Amino acid sequence: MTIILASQSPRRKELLSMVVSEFETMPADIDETVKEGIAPLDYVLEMAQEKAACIAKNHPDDLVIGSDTTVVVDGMILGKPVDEADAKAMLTQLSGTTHHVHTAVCMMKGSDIKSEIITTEVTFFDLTEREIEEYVASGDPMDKAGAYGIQGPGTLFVKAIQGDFYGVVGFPIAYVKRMLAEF
Ligand SMILES: Cc1cn([C@H]2C[C@H](O)[C@@H](COP(=O)(O)OP(=O)(O)OP(=O)(O)O)O2)c(=O)[nH]c1=O
Repeated sequence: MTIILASQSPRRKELLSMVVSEFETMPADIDETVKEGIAPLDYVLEMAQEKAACIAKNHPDDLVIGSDTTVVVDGMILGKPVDEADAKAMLTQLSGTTHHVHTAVCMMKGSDIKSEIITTEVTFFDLTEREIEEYVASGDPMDKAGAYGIQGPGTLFVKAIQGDFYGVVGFPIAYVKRMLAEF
């Protein structure tokens, strides 16, 4: 049996290598469009399951791991920004708020499926327009849900965090290790 990480994210790959010495990575190309009216937890779980299922269908004897990270503020789902204006709008919306970062992890081996959602609460300082503009100009927000990365300069926006740091980064590795042990 091979462990396959259904992801193109270098961060998820690096984090998984903390607990698994040998695994393969395969990008899962799925449609991440947010369906009208879908609840954030249903959305993040569905995305993680679809990523795992997309690879698992051709690898029924392997253990496939899919995951998805979504930022939720005032009930609104923030995915990855589509452009700089979108990134600015997201950071303006997150400024001075407490929001939630949900990361769903789905493990699939044949018909065996195990999923978990890890939620972390993050509070931002009030951000100035200049701070937002400089950060967006750095390019760091573009491949990240909610337009920030807590593991990089985006950490300077964070006043408080309650929950799992790596859940915010996109792969809650301590939980993943325990899920793997159960499989
Ligand atoms: C909030 C936050 C998100 N992120 C990242 C984690 C995820 O990679 C990304 C959200 O997009 P995802 O769709 O969860 O993942 P992805 O497209 O990067 O990778 P995959 O191939 O596995 O689908 O945002 C951070 O790196 N730091 C943060 O602080």
